[in-house]
Amino acid sequence: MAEYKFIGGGITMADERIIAALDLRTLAEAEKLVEKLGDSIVFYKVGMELFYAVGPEIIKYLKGKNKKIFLDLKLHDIPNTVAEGLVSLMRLGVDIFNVHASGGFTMMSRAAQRVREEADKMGINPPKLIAITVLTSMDGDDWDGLGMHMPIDEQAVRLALLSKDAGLDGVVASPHEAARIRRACGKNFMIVTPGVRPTGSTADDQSRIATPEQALKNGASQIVVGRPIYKADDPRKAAEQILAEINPADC
Ligand SMILES: O=C(O)c1cc(=O)[nH]c(=O)n1[C@@H]1O[C@H](COP(=O)(O)O)[C@@H](O)[C@H]1O
Repeated sequence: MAEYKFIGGGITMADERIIAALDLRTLAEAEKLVEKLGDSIVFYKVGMELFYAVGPEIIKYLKGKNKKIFLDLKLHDIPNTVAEGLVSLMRLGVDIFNVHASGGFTMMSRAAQRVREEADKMGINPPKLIAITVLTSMDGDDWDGLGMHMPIDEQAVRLALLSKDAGLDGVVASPHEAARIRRACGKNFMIVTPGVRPTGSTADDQSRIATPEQALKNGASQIVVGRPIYKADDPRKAAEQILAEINPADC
């Protein structure tokens, strides 16, 4: 999946395994960051903060720049509402979108079926539909507060298997659970892991974290990185350090 471009004697790498989160509030800030990151980042995640403020304009902008897009709105509602909501989002032309696995099997299978039907009608490949397992910010205390009896890692695997059975393409999970999910769900299942922190970065509000290299070794197909890139003094340098970390032989 890694793609390499040689520019002016130096090496710039674009690697679809890194998804940079655009957790910003305005189009201008997002554009500035995307410009700064240039061709070091090809995949962006647009979440609630930016999409609720800016709407489809951000998707149009990223598509115009030939970037890939993970639209992270984490739908969680009754089956019909989620399925039809996803159909509306498909019209934007995103590459990945998501629902909460805790919405249940019926919701997820209806959503997956509806997305495939609509993609057929539109004559496109369906966007990848993935499900949140257990949020990476949750620690043991948060978990106990929900009254859940299964350990977090077992619950994450259970939700991943449920998502797979419902016909989804993959899950969002913590790097801590990626290895078990990979073993349970097989090599073609997408495992997107946020909660990724390069060595030396602060955890912020994340709990179940790992370095980019460790997350990929654990079986993640893609990693999501937000603050360690967009809050860095030099975001491009931060992105390139992560690229170097995950492509050691090439640097
Ligand atoms: O769905 C997500 O992307 C997501 C799921 C999850 O369990 N944990 C999680 O952090 N995320 C998102 O991943 C990004 C992580 O951002 P940073 O903690 O700044 O790297 C944020 O945009 C979160 O909304």
